[in-house]
Amino acid sequence: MKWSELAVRTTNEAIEPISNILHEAGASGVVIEDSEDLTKEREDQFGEIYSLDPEDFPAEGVIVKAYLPVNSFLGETVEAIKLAISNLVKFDINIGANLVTISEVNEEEWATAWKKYYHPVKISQRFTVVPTWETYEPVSSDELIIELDPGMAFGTGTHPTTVMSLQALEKTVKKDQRVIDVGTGSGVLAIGAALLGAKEVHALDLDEVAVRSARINVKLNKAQDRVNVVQGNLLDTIDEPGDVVVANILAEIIMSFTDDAFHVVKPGGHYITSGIISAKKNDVKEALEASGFVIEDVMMMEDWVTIISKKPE
Ligand SMILES: C[S@@+](CC[C@H](N)C(=O)[O-])C[C@H]1O[C@@H](n2cnc3c(N)ncnc32)[C@H](O)[C@@H]1O
Repeated sequence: MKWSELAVRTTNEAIEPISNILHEAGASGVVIEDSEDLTKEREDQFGEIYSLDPEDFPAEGVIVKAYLPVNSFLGETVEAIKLAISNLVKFDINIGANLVTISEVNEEEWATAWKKYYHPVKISQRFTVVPTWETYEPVSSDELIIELDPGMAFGTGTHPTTVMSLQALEKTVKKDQRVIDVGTGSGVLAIGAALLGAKEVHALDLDEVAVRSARINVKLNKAQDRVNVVQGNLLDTIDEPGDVVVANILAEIIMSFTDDAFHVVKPGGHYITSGIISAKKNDVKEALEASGFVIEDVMMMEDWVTIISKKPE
């Protein structure tokens, strides 16, 4: 996975609200560089004076840095962050220069550092996502554990769009069903469906890096007898219908193939769509209904929406 460093030049009083905004946007760790730290006198417990490198600090004010995964949502996430920071002035918070810069972080540097931030996370009633390098003991007997090495593919399991997709799978997938996962990324949803009892899961992705990563994760979770990962565009490679189809892709892409999805979902089956920024909620609902789906549930988390719809019997 690639990471992007987002740096906001601001003031001391804005550190806390900006850190909150960055955390809520899914940042894995926030770093604060304060110019005053250079001039403060400080001693550690052994009486030595700390020496700080001026290169690491802004000439004036504060820089708040956060690390965000580079994925198809990055552009929207950054825009939402910028807007939320600008809105702080409405609460009389001085945001100073408010200069926002973005740079890609050297992958090797970050490769080991980001593992520090990625730990087992309880995602829903039953699912806990555990990174491969952690040992984890289930807390209850019906807990379902998805082991993941996200590598370079989208899907550490913790993005709101993934969390809601897993919750929606939990509500819809029944034992022995056939599930289709469009845009599988790390394979997290396909593995989740298999753990819920699906007997056949077809995981599809256009990106060969995602396909490789999903295959590794499927094996890691010993689900290779039930999950088949294929490289392909949307539903082009599917010729048999599924009881549940899940697609966590951007709203524009979802709206482009609602008719194909309707064709592929069995009568009485479910279609879970995620990756929808809240401003596009009604457009996606209308597109689903126009293709014949009936909306059953609309889930919301932060600025994201997941829709569960049903194909009538
Ligand atoms: C937001 S990620 C979702 C990953 C994972 N399913 C999850 O929920 O965390 C979207 C995935 O869709 C894939 N994708 C984008 N366009 C696609 C297309 N036309 N056909 C198949 N996959 C596509 C991307 O490569 C990416 O892995």
